Amino acid sequence: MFSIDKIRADFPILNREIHGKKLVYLDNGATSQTPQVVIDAIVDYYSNYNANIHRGVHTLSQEATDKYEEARIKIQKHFNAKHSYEIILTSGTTHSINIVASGFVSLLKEGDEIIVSSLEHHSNIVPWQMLCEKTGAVLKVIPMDEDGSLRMDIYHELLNSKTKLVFCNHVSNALGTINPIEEIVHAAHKFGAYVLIDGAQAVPHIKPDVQDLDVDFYVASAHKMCGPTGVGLLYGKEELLNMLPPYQGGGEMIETVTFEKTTYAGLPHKFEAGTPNICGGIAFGVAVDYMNSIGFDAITKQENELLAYGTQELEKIEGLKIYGTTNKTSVISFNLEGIHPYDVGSILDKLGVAVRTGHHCAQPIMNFYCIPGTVRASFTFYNTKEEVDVLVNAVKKAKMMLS
Ligand SMILES: Cc1ncc(COP(=O)(O)O)c(CN[C@@H]2CONC2=O)c1O
Repeated sequence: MFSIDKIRADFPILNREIHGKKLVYLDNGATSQTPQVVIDAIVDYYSNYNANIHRGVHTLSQEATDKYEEARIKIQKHFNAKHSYEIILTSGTTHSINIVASGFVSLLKEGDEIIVSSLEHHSNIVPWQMLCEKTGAVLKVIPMDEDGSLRMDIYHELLNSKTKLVFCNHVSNALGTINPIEEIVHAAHKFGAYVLIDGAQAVPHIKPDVQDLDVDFYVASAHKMCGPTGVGLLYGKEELLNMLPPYQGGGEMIETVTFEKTTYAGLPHKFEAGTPNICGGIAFGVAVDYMNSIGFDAITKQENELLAYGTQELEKIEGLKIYGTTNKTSVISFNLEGIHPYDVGSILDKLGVAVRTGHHCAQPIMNFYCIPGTVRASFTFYNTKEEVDVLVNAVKKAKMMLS
């Protein structure tokens, strides 16, 4: 049974006051808050079994290794990967994307084509531009529409025999747009292209099934789904991860090292050089358990109610424009006519309301709308309608003060 009061009690930070006002945290798109059970897991690790993992001869190391690998299996099952070794634990989405991008440097040639969507976060644009610079591959872009959806008709036109890679986010961080991943993957596979999906903004809201999506790579960060910062995942189909060269050299990722030749470890360790974020990985597994204990159906219901109510109430404010009105998650990106988003965000902060303003590392979207940025309110399952009311009243106050 979904009890908002019980859920909010799980998050100590929600009791914070900001400038003497009760915190209304609506920047969940940037990072979600951390439930007590995840905080406790972090304290438990450093209090009771902190040790370096793999190959340890002593009990603490074995305990830490067991917990870390248990977390990997939890994450595997959550994303329905076929094998646990298809889950590479990284420092987050950006790191995961760069592992794949660097891996393709030796696999692409002059004239190959890469398709990227215009809704991407910079972390799913820049690594591919760097890849094109190194290989002579050509970047093609799927344009967007006024409602924040992708021009899928043009996507299908862009695909051809030279297309090798397609990159798209599952959900846009700036607008909340939910992209048609099945269609994107199916069409790309017809031309033999591999698809990487950036799930950073999807994982707080849905439970992606990587086998059902038939996606080749799927990346996300733990801090988007009630986990700690500094840890995330790269899912890859076994045969593709085996095809890619290691990303970093060092300990853990080797079988044998001689000055004549070094052989590399198999999956997942080939891509996990050095001491990983052991505690972060374990806490990521606890966050996965927590999100599943709430249940994604209940999460979706709560968030859709907040989205509908917030949209309804904000649209009543004259001069307020909402960007991205297509099928989306609980994100409302908006501006007040004639007022810079940064100024609105600053006033909201003074009133205890935490939102994000600016280009959201999605400058191509802002360029499409010819705006410097937006005010982004991103809701999640622990937010309430009362908090939406506080947001709306704060926006009205900001408009009055700044007009
Ligand atoms: C769609 C998307 N991809 C990649 C990233 C990068 O994730 P890491 O920083 O964990 O590597 C983000 C971060 N989201 C930004 C961060 O702040 N606000 C946002 O919308 C994102 O939203």
